[in-house]
Formats: sequence, C-alpha cells, structure tokens
Amino acid sequence: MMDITGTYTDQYQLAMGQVYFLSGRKDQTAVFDYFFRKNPFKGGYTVFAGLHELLKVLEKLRFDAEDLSFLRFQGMHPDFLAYLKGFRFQGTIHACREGDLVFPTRPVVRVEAPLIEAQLIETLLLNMLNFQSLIATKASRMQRVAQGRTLIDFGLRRAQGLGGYHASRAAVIGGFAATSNVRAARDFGLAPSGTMAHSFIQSCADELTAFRQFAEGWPDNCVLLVDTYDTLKSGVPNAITVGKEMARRGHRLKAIRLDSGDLAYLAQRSRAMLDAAGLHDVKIAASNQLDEYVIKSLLEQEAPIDLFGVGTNLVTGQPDAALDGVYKLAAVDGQPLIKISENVEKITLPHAKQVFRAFNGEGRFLGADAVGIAGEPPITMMHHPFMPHKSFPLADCPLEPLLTPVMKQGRIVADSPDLPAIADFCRSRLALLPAEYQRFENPHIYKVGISTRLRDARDRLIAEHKS
Ligand SMILES: Nc1ncnc2c1ncn2[C@@H]1O[C@H](COP(=O)(O)OP(=O)(O)OP(=O)(O)O)[C@@H](O)[C@H]1O
Ligand SMILES: O=P(O)(O)OC[C@H]1O[C@H](OP(=O)(O)OP(=O)(O)O)[C@H](O)[C@@H]1O
Ligand SMILES: O=C(O)c1cccnc1
Repeated sequence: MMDITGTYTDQYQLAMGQVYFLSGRKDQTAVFDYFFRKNPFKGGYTVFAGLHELLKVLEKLRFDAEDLSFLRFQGMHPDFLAYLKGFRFQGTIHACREGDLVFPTRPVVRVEAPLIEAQLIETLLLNMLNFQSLIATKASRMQRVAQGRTLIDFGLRRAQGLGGYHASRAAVIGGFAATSNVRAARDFGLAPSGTMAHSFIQSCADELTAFRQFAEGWPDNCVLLVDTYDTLKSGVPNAITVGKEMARRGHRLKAIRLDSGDLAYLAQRSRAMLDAAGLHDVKIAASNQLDEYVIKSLLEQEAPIDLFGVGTNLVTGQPDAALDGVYKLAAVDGQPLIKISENVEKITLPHAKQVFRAFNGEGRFLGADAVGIAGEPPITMMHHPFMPHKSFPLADCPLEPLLTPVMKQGRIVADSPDLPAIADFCRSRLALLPAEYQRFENPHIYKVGISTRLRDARDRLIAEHKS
C-alpha cells in the first residue's frame, strides 16, 4: 500500500506548522477533540473504526527524503525543514475503543500533543477515522438485518480507489464475515473468500464444461455462478449435475451464486431444485447491488439465501459519501479555548474532556453519554448542550468512562486487538443498544449532554468573548 509519510496532509497544516515553529510556539501543549456532528445514513449510531490502523501509522510517521526535498522545492523555511527531518509524533491520545458505538457531538478521540504535532496529524487522523467509521457503520446496518446470514465484502472493484482496502477492514468490524479483497485479507489476518465471474463461464465451450472444470480445480471450495445464460433452465440444472458428480467423488458443492433477476423468486426456486436433487447442504449466495434495505426485503420475502455478497453500496457508503468528523482545538497550555459560531451547534467545548456512558439497571445502554472536564468529580446531572432548560439526572446510573489512553508520548500503550476481536466488541456493544436506537426509520435520538462544570466553563468563555 502507499507508504504514509508526513506529506499525507493538507498544505495548510504545514503552513501553520511553519509559523508555530518560527514563532517559537511549537511546543505549547494543545488539546484537540475528534468528533462528528451527524450519524450517517439517518441512523441512530455510528461504529467507531480505524483507530488501531491510525495509531500504527502515527507511531512510525516521518518526513522522508522525498517529502523534504518536495517541501524544500515549495519554499518551506530551511529551519522548519530541519525540524521536519527529525519529526516524531510524541503526543498522548485517549480514545474510545475501536468498534464501540459513538454518538454525535461528543469527543471520540482526544489528542494532547505539542501544538505543531497535533496540527500536523489532523488530516491523517480525519482521513482514517471518518472513512472507516462510515463503512463500519454501513456494514453494521447490513449485519443487523441479515439474521445471522453470512455477509461477504465484494467491493474492491467499485471502491473509491485505495479506499477499498480500508473499507474491507471496516466492513469486518461492522459484522462482515469475509472479504474478496486478497490484499486486505493478507494484511488484516482474514481468509479471502470468493466465487467465480461470468467471464470464466463465457470462456468455456459451454456452462456445464465450465462448472466441471471449476469443480475439478476447487473440489473443496467450489461456488458456481448460475445466471450467465438462464438461471433456472440452465445454471441451476448444470450446477446440480456437477454437485452430484462432486458428491460421488466424495466432495461437496459449496454453493451456487445468483447475481441478477428477482433474487427472492430465484432463490426459492433454486432451493427447491437443489433439495429435490438431494443437495440440501449446497448453500445459496446472492449478489447484485445489495444494501441493508434489499437484504431486509429479501429475508422478509423468506428468500432462502445463506450468503450475501455486497460491493458498491458497502464500500462507497451509499448514500452518504462521508462521515462529517472534525478535529477541534479545546485548550492550549492548559488554557481552555472555544470557537464561537452563529450556529450554536457549532460552538466547540473547551478543556480536555472525558465522556461517560450511562447504563440502566439491566446493564444495557441507557441512551445517554455525558461529557465532562477530564478529572472532574462524578457527574450527577447532564445538560442539553444548547437548550438550557433540558437536563437529565445521572446520579443513580452506573457510568463508564469511554476515553482511555491508547498512546503515550508517541508510543502505543493499548493492546492492539485483532480484527475479529474488534468485531466481537462491536457486536457486544450493539447488543447493549436498545432496538429503538437501531431502527432505520426515525431512530430514537441518543442523548449527549454536558456536565454542569463544562457547561459553566463554556458559558464563561462565551461571555468573555462577547464582552
Ligand atoms: N426479490 C427482490 N426483492 C427486492 N429487491 C430485489 C429482489 N430481487 C432483486 N432485487 C434487487 O433489485 C435491484 C435490481 O435488480 P434487477 O432485477 O434490475 O437486476 P437485473 O437487471 O436482473 O441485474 P443485471 O442488470 O445485473 O442483469 C438489485 O439491487 C437487486 O439486488
Ligand atoms: O453489485 P455489487 O454490490 O457492487 O457487488 C459486486 C458485483 O460485482 C460483480 O459483478 P461484475 O459485473 O463486476 O463481475 P461478474 O462478472 O463477476 O459478475 C458481482 O457479480 C456483483 O454483481
Ligand atoms: O467472489 C465473487 O463472487 C466476487 C468477488 C468480487 C466481486 N464480485 C464477485
């Protein structure tokens, strides 16, 4: 994959960095928050993904010789270039666990670092976390309606360039069982999975010959694509012929794949034909522009589909092209800072902060996250961030702090879980989120509030700015 170096950033970060450097401010300690303002897909939650990949990149982030000569050519100051030559990210990061469910407006990641370093990593952090969180969320919506059926990522060919690589990782976090993307499988410890294309069948003298050849080549991993000529008149009968021949040789046809037409009708008819031939354990896979709504509909129609292959709508995050995550400054050298906006929803929250998740008596999510100043005494009341008359008591709820240290002075300190472990964690958190927050239509709004201390600190800063 592309080697990520220091120039994987926006020019303005370097422009600001040079000025922080030349004005002697580079080592001021900055606190930045990563958060987003809106759940994608009009949904009720977002799956946080991309963290451990980001941490690995940050630990090794350097400006290499090519970066430096390019920046020299662009006219960067020689002293700043000398600084970049020795650049290491040495900040401290607190973050939610990768795979957790996160909600709009409250910090998901907190970066504390020398101002110049915190600034230089902004674009990289947003690039990695926004995209993977978007795709993991999309995947989890499909997993929610798939009723335990296997979901396979087929998206690489339709992805926005190299994004497909990261999408395959995020899809697994959101609940996909496998990917056709061999490089992602190699790098992320997964078994690649796949069937065959129409071209293979077209290239042979006829469909039956194609199926026989493939079955000989892959006697224990054979999935036959049955829609090249006529699914019910030719594809399924030929697959049955080959399935029986395989059985006689002590092997098993794994599945057939439907890739066009009315998938519910064709799956039902194919299942009946396979069963009538005694091929009960041959599974049915389906693909063709699937998304969470089509999968839900197919299963409501009782389509006997065991595996869904999903490409375009997964890896491009249809219909939302991006998660709107942002990275905002909250303090410098211990001084809390704020950004004022005409739009109250865009006024930022000052201070290094902690986020607490409230649980109900049964140990499930209560539907409330409270943001407080890091280190403040336990929060007993949370307030709506912009509506002063709305508050919510928390005194009797168990609260779980969500931001834990994952990097200290540039070194990863959290265990790096493997992908299945992150996916398991995601699944366990979804099991704690009541169904009303997970429904597709008008999901219940998960409350995010702020502590009394944080509210007062913010309001003091707003008043100071106004005066
Ligand atoms: N029974 C069904 N219920 C709901 N949606 C379905 C059903 N069958 C297929 N779909 C979906 O409808 C969409 C359009 O399918 P359509 O029948 O137009 O494909 P097709 O034209 O047969 O495929 P192709 O263009 O690849 O030959 C796809 O997203 C497909 O997944
Ligand atoms: O529809 P998507 O969700 O994006 O899933 C991926 C699609 O890519 C393949 O089609 P393609 O026509 O590229 O190749 P094929 O000959 O293998 O069908 C596959 O058959 C799916 O239809
Ligand atoms: O393995 C498959 O069937 C496959 C892989 C990628 C895209 N479409 C189908």
